[in-house]
This record gives sequence, structure tokens and C-alpha cells, in this order.
Amino acid sequence: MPEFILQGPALLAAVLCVLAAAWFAFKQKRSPTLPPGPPTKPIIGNLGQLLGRTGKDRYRSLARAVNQYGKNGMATIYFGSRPLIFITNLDTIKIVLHSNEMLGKPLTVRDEFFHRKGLILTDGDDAWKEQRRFALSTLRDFGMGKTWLQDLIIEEAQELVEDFKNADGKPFDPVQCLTPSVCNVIAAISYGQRFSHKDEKFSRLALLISENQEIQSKNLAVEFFPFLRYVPFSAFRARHLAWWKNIGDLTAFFGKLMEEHHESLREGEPPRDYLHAFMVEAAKQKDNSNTTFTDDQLLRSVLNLFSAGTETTATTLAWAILYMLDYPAVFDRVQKEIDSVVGNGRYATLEVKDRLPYTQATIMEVQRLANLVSIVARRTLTDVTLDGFKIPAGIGIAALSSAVHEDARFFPDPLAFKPERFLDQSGKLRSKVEGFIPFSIGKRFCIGESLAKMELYIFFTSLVKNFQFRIPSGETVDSNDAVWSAISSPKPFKAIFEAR
Ligand code: HEM
Repeated sequence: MPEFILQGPALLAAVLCVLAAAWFAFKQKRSPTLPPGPPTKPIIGNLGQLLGRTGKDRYRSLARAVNQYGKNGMATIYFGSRPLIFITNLDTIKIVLHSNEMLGKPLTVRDEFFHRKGLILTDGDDAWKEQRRFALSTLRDFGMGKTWLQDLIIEEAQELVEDFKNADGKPFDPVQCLTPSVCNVIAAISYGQRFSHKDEKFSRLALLISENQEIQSKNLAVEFFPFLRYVPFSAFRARHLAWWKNIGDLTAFFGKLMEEHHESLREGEPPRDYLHAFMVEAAKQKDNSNTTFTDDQLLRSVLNLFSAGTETTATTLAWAILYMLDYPAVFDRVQKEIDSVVGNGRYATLEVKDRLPYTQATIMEVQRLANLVSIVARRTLTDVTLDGFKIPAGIGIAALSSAVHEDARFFPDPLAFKPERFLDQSGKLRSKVEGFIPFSIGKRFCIGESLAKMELYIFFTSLVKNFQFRIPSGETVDSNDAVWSAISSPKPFKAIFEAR
């Protein structure tokens, strides 16, 4: 079959031509105006930099690459053919996060549902400004700094302590109890209800929220290669469809609550919760044809509050437990400090917070090394010049806050777990710590920062006051390891909590 013999080399030549074309097309994409970066490979770009790395080493190796190949802590890293500018330098990060021209969020396949509405996947436009302002003031009105919020979190902490006691000193994964506790706080603020942890409807909500996060992080590749979600029978497509099903269930859940709130809305009544406050504002603006106070917007904002406010705080608490298991001397010192201030009481209130500096410093050190949100993402909205580099509109920027948290200039001996670095010489909490940015900074810093700090403090002190934490015999824990995704979580672990 001479045609066959001829077809082989012809086919090979064609494949080589395509690869060569892809190589040149790809090579040409590295723009001379963007910051330099590590050498790229055709098709995959710098993905090799990430593949093969696990846990905390993934973002550490990224930071090393930025510092080695970039300029002034800024480098262009290619995800496939898509350039992303990574920054490790705090001064440049500050410029980016305070800028109006770089207020956008990277485009994502989730836009098919969010359509740039809500609070998170938005572009810093007037609608986002109005909604962010509303969210901040409403959250403040409904609780931040108010005693009812403290009472609510203490009530949750009591149920959490009961959940832990129910394990009867047997090893278990604490995350399963932390998520419903934290989720309940957002539920109370958003729609005025908290549930028993055993309530089926509520457990389903908490599960949907954590599943959503998990699916998203496992399907990260789809963000860089969006066609993957259409590949029939692939795991990417299965996860993409699971995400849609999940979003459909959450929409139905919140849609019903919104309907009930609409029905119970009475003119002149003061707002009871976030949904209610939003509807009161929508009613005020009913003649404004450009209003952003629509049901569409409300649904997406509430979904954002739940997703941003649940996994983040619950996972930080899981990290705090893990660090206490890994550093028993720190645990003992925190427990002694809490005992000395709280005495026979079971819970530390906000009134005594200032008398617990070492405990607060420990929570801060957990946040610094857990690096829950290692990357704060932006997208340029116009052409910008950053540190001399011309960056066109539409380019993704990733501020590597984890690199700042591990920068020895701000945190000497950066990988060591040392809460005392947050204390001054007289043992008081340092008021301002340059480089400590777990809630981000600038125009889009975390809306829930005060709420999260209150939750971390009350939940953490409650657990330390009520239990002795132990590693089950024959097992080990490693706080230096992590599961790396949109947020960084500890590897699943079990612990024993002996009631005191
Ligand atoms: C330990 C807990 C938390 C951590 C570490 C955390 C961290 C962050 C970070 C780093 C950002 C990105 C900010 C930026 O893009 O510059 C963010 C944004 C956000 N967070 Fe949090 N967060 C936590 C808890 C919460 C809570 C409890 C809520 C809800 C009440 C919340 C709601 C939000 C929202 C809505 C945004 C988007 C803000 C915007 O883009 O304008 N977060 N958070």
C-alpha cells in the first residue's frame, strides 16, 4: 500500500507543522511590554511551574519564579497562552489594590451565571460601588460591633462545643462541625434565621456551599482552558454540570426565602435582616429605571455572602486547630491566658479581648501562615503603566499575598510559627503590622473582615477553653502541608477533643 507509506511521513510533517505553528504563535504572544517571566513551554506556557507541586509549595514555587525571573517582584506567568501578571512586592501590590484602573475581576466561566452581578465577580463599576457600599453599611447595621451579634456567635459556639463533646473523646474531623456553625451566623444576618445543626434543610445548605467550593477548585483548569467543560464524558464536564446543578439548588433555596420576604414586607417597618433591608431600599428606588436593587442582584449578592463568609472562616478555624495540634506549647500558653482572664466562665466575650493579646497574636499568626487567600486577583480595565511596564486592558493580575506573608523583611524567620512576632516589647498586640494582609487592602478589601475577626475570636477561644486538643495515637499532623485551590485548606485530619 504505497499511499499508506506516503501518508505516514506526510501526517507526521503536518503534525510537526501544527506544533511548530503553535510554538511560534505562542512565542509571539509574549509581549515585550509585559514584565519578564520564566521560560515558557509551547501550549502549556508556565503550567509546568505549578504541576508537580503540591500544598504550600505551589505558591512558594510561584513566588520564587516571580522573584527569580521577573523584575522588582513582578513577572508574567503564562497559563496556556493566557498571561497573568504575578506580584510579590508589597509596594506594587498596594498600587494595584488601590487603583481604579485595575479594579476588575478576571473573566470566569462562572460569569455564565453571575453576569458580573453580585459583590465578588464584578468589575468595580458604579453598580458594584453602590452594592458594596450597601453591603458594608447593612452588615455594620445588622451586627458588626453590636451585642446581639456577639450573643448570636456565642450561642453558635455553645452548639459547636456540644457537637465536639458528642464525639465523646473519639477522633473526628472538626471541619464537619465548623462549617454549619459559621454558616448559621451568615444565615442569621442574611435572612434572620438560625437552625439547629441537625436540621436537614440547613445541613443541605451548608453542604451545597462547601461542595460548590470543592467543585470549583477541582475544576480550576476549566478557567484557563474553557473548552474543557464541553468535552463529552470528561471529569471537567461532569464537574461543570454538577456546579450548575448545585447553583440551581441554591437559587431555589434563596429564591423561596426571597419570596417569603417579599410577602412579609410591610411599609415603614425597620429592616430585620439583609434580604429585608435590600427590599426596603429597592422599594425606595422603584421609580429609578437604572436601579441596581433588583432580585437578580440580591440573589447573587446573598450567594456571594454565603460562599465568601462560610468556607473562609470555617477553614481558618480548622487551620487554627491544626496549628495548635502541631505547636502544643503555643496551645498551652493560649489556654493559660484564656483561663487566667475568663476564670470559671466557658466563653470569652469581646469585652476581655484586649486582655488576651497572646491569643489574638496566635490567631493572626495562623492567618499569616495558613494563607487562606494566597492570591488576590484583578483585571486591568484600561491600558495601564505599572512599574514602567505597559499593561493592556483585560490582563489578569495576581497579588501573591502569601509571598508578602512569607517575606522575611516583614516577618523575620518567616516559616516559623511564632505568635509573639505580633506583640510589642511590653507584650501588647502591635497596632499596625506592615505586610499583614489576610483580608486584603485597598478598594475591594474583604467586606466581612470585622465579622470574621469576631467569629474567629469567639469560636477559637471557646474551643481552647472547653477542650484539650490531642493528635490521635499513631497519627501525625503537618501544618506546613495544604490543599491548594481558590482557598488554601489543611489536608483532612482528625483530632481528639477531651472535654475539660
Ligand atoms: C477568615 C475569614 C475571611 C478571609 C480570610 C477573607 C478574605 C478575603 C479576601 C482576601 C478578599 C479579597 C479582597 C480583594 O479582592 O481585594 C475577600 C473579599 C470578600 N469577602 Fe472576605 N474573607 C473572610 C471572611 C468573609 C466573611 C465572613 C464575609 C461575609 C460577610 C466575606 C465577604 C467577602 C466579600 C463579599 C468579598 C468581595 C469584596 C469585593 O470584591 O468588593 N468575607 N475576603
